Order: sequence, then C-alpha cells, then structure tokens
Amino acid sequence: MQQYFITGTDTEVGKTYVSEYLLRAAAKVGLKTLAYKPVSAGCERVGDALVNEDALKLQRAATVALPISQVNPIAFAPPIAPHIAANLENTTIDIDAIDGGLKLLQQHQPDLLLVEGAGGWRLPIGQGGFLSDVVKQWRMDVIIVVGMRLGCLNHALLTAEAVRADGLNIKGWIANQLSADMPNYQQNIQTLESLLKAPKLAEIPFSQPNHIETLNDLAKIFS
Ligand SMILES: Nc1ncnc2c1ncn2[C@@H]1O[C@H](COP(=O)(O)OP(=O)(O)OP(=O)(O)O)[C@@H](O)[C@H]1O
Ligand SMILES: C[C@H](N)[C@H](N)CCCCCC(=O)O
Ligand SMILES: [Mg+2]
Repeated sequence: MQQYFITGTDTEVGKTYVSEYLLRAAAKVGLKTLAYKPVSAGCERVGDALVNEDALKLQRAATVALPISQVNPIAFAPPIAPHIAANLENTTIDIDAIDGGLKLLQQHQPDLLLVEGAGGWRLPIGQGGFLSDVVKQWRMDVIIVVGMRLGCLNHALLTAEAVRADGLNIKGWIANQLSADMPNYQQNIQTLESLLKAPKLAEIPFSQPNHIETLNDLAKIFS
C-alpha cells in the first residue's frame, strides 16, 4: 500500500484539485484507491450531517466507495481555522479520531491512500498540537503541492524545511498552475527545482483536468 500525505504551500493552492488528479491517474492504471480528509472546515449542513466539498470530491475520485463520514470524520461548518471552529462549538479536535479514521480506511487495503491536510503543513489543531504531529506519528511520506503564484518560493521552501525538520520524507512536489499566465512561470519552476532538493513529480496545467500527459506523469509516481 502506498500512502501519501498531501500538503500545500497554503490553503486554496490546489491540494484537492491535485489529489483528484492523482486519484484519476492511479485509477487509470488500475489501482484501488482511497482518500481521507481527516479534518475539514467549511461545510454545508445536509440533514444531520456536515458535508465538506473537498471530502465529496475525494470520495467521488476514489475507486472504493465510502460513506462521507469515513472520508471526513471531523467537520466544522465555518470556513475558518479548524481549531477555532472547534473552540466556537466548545469542542476539541480528537487526535484519536483522526488516527482511528485512517486505520479504518487502511482496512480496505487500497493500493493508494491519499490523505489531504487542511491549510498548510503546520496546521494547528488545538491544545498546542498540529496536524503535522499526527503525520509524524504515521511516518507518512509527504507530497507538497506548490500553488504557482507570487510568494510560492518562500512558502514552498519553508514547507519543505519544516517537513524535513519533522523527520519525514518528501516524495516530491507538484507545481499547480493556479492561473493561465503566471509571470515568469519557468523561472519560478527553475528556482524551485534548484532549491527544493526534492523531485518535481509533475506540473498540473490550469483548467485542464484530464490532460493526458499530466495523467501519465502522475501515474509514474505509483509505479
Ligand atoms: N490547476 C488548476 N486549474 C484550475 N483551477 C484550479 C487548479 N488548481 C486549483 N484550482 C481551483 O482553485 C481553487 C482552490 O483549489 P483547492 O480547493 O484544490 O485548494 P486546496 O489547497 O485544497 O484548499 P483547502 O486548503 O481549502 O483544502 C478551487 O476552486 C480549484 O478548483
Ligand atoms: C477554510 C479553508 N479553506 C480551509 N478548509 C482551512 C484553512 C485553515 C488555515 C489555517 C491557517 O493556517 O491559518
Ligand atoms: Mg482542499
């Protein structure tokens, strides 16, 4: 079973977009896939349940059908930092629930299991803890999604530094084109290639969710 934690240079940089792409690429080469979004903030209330858009997208892109409550066990309604949302509800984020949720998914024995974080690498989860502490316990390899926009160089380098300081392996980074025409895109890619000291796994084009070469590049990650 290959398992990767998908982090990003920030919130809204394309972690979900790239995770869906990775799941489609893996499915295309016949892999059994699952995805997990342990903690979400920004949900719609559907009956008694809180449904997060990321979790829905991951649920639909995976090959194993799972109830949304298993894809995303900890969900908060407002689109804010999750530990603040928890605090507003007089509750806390339960690390055992995050860990138990992963174990439940692992029982399906997928070939590929992706775990999407929330926000960036050092996401606080309350009581002085961080989501990265849980990933450390799991000893999971990390994939960094770099949202290609001004400021991404600093964010990408700091993220890689923090992941390594936590003793985890960076499987690689993925450049995600958040716009059709980032100024000096190639120079930014070259800067990341020379400074990140981790493999560039792929470049995801802007608004082309089924680009064949990109799907092929992503599938190579799992071979
Ligand atoms: N390559 C791309 N082409 C077109 N749109 C994109 C691309 N990457 C991301 N987007 C869009 O940018 C927005 C943010 O992407 P996404 O939701 O994947 O970010 P995220 O890092 O998962 O955010 P969060 O921290 O909320 O989980 C979405 O509307 C998504 O559809
Ligand atoms: C609401 C947003 N889209 C994410 N779900 C949560 C992002 C939390 C970021 C916390 C922070 O680092 O400031
Ligand atoms: Mg997301």
